[in-house]
This record gives sequence, structure tokens and C-alpha cells, in this order.
Amino acid sequence: MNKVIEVKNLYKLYKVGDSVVRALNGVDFEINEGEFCAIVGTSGSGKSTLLNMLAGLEKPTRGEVIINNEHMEHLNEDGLVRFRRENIGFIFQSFNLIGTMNALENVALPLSFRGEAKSSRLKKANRMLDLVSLKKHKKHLPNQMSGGQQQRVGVARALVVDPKIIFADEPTGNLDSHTSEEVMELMQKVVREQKKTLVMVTHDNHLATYADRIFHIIDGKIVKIEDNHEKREEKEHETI
Ligand SMILES: Nc1ncnc2c1ncn2[C@@H]1O[C@H](COP(=O)(O)OP(=O)(O)OP(=O)(O)O)[C@@H](O)[C@H]1O
Repeated sequence: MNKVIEVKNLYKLYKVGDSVVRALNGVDFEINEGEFCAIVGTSGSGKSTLLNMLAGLEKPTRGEVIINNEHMEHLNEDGLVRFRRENIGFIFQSFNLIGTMNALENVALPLSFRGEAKSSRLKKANRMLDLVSLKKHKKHLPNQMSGGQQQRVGVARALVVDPKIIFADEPTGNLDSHTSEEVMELMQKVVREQKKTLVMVTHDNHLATYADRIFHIIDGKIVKIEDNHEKREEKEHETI
């Protein structure tokens, strides 16, 4: 199996006044291509810090983050922007859609940053919205869609650039429990069909059970990595 993410001896320390907060306190793991991994922990355990390090949004105090054979800690700002644009899709808790753009335009937007021609942008965005079952909502503005539909747009936008890796930060944090399940099933399905690697952070143990592996984080340390394949397959059989 191909490793796509490798984290070695990762530390992130923040100075607050006279004290030091160890947001990440020695983290090591590997994630293979095509895996869906959930990082689960309570508030303040270090989930967002870890995701920010993986995405190269913040520099580690110590340690290595290797994504697609590229050392994130060695890239400068321009290099990181380029790397993220070419390799990573993001799904956010607050959807982060542009309010004045309809679903189709929102999904097409990341492609314009890559300089793609309009016809090709619209074709790809259309295809992605079909994939997330939003055929009838392409012309809708975000405020004309439900939370679940908006997050489907968010998923389509993350996928449109065909990234190898997708990072999702509490992707269902603003949704009710039924809609959350639907969005999780959608993410699980597209990740599998499109052979993407998905890393999701959440405080919700139940949502984590959609993942292949569950990483439990406490006080900046991964205390357990749970193989969830069997449980997940049982769950899938129950729902058939
Ligand atoms: N910029 C910062 N400056 C100082 N301390 C920080 C900073 N960012 C995070 N921390 C601290 O690092 C620890 C981990 O924070 P982090 O945001 O990663 O937790 P989290 O698990 O994502 O929490 P939540 O679920 O509430 O978002 C916390 O103690 C937090 O207070």
C-alpha cells in the first residue's frame, strides 16, 4: 500500500504568557492511499492543530509532515499554496460557500484559481454536482439550500480539482443528526468510488465509525489507533 501521509515526532507548542501549551505532544502515524481516517478527541485535544499541520497551514515546532513524498515543513508560503491547490481539497464545518454565487459557480471556483477555461470549469462542476445528487439545485444560492445541501456543495467543491487528499474539519458540525448521517454516507461513498484519501477531525465518536481507522487524540497525543474495518462492514450489512 502507498503511504500518502506520514507524520513523524510532531510537536506544536504555543506560548501563552509565561506558560507553554503543548497542543501536539509527539505524534506519529501513517495514512495509506484511499484510506478514510477519523481523528477523534474532545475540545482542546489538538485536532484542529493537527489538521492545520497536515495541511501546511501552520509550521510545526518540531517534527516532520510528509505528504505525497513532499516535506511540508520545508516548503515556503508560495510552495505551500501551490501544494495545497494541486493536492488537497478542504471541507469545512461552516461550508465556506460564497453567498453571491450559485452552487455551480461555487463548485467551479477552485478551478479558476488553476486557470482552467470556463467551459471546462462548468463541465467539471456540473459533473460533481450530479455526483452529490444536487442536479436540481445547480442554480440555487447557498441561502436557498438546506444545510445538508450546502455541505454537499462543499463536498463537490473539494472534489472538483481531483485532489489526492481531502481534509474535513467537523464537516457535519452544523447539521442535525439525520443530515449528518447522510453527509457522512455521501463522503464515504465518494471517497471510495473516487479512490481519495480522507482525513476527518471530529469530537463525535459515532461519526468516526464511518472511517476505516479511528485515531484517538488526548492532550496532543494519539493514544489509540483503532482498526474499524470489521465494525464498519457489519454496520453496512445491517443497513442493506
Ligand atoms: N494559536 C494558539 N495559541 C495558543 N494556544 C492555542 C492556539 N491554538 C490552539 N491552542 C491550544 O492548543 C490546544 C489544542 O487546540 P485545538 O484547537 O487543536 O483543539 P481541538 O481539539 O481542535 O478543539 P475544538 O474541538 O474545540 O476545536 C488547546 O489547549 C488550545 O487552547
